[in-house]
Amino acid sequence: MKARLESTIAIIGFVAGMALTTPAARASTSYYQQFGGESGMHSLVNDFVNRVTSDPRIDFYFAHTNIPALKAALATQFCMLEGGGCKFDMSMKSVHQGLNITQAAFNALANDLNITMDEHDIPVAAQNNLLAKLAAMESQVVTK
Ligand code: HEM
Repeated sequence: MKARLESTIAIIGFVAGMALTTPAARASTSYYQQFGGESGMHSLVNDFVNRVTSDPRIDFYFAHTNIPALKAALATQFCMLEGGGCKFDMSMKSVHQGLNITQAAFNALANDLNITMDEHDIPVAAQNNLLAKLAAMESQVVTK
């Protein structure tokens, strides 16, 4: 009887362990952790915005932008999108209205993000998750 109880406990322990270590379980914990949490995300956004603002394909869009404020807003938005628990509800349509953003400019910015995420060794699933969420906002940002 004792042996049977012990083996039942061992099986439950094994199954629980499996559940916690499957890729799906780890992903659902939080993509934010895969971005390195708060410090990792700030570092990523810092390098991403630096890349964007020195990219001749799109740098002119940011000529009159308050860069530290943009970095702070993006870090909060990406934290919210990746399950880090931040609150962000700014309308992307109103923020980008009148900026005449083209499809090519949108693609260039996504490309800059891709390169920066690779440089930061962000796991591919987490990268794809963020890119998919940005792609879903395309129609609110691209107006030209
Ligand atoms: C899905 C893609 C994008 C997201 C999620 C996004 C997000 C943001 C955020 C959060 C802000 C800061 C708003 C604020 O604090 O006032 C911002 C501002 C800005 N974005 Fe984007 N953006 C995207 C695409 C683009 C693209 C493709 C361009 C141009 C190439 C662009 C150009 C700008 C500019 C110039 C500002 C500053 C506007 C100002 O100073 O009033 N954005 N964006």
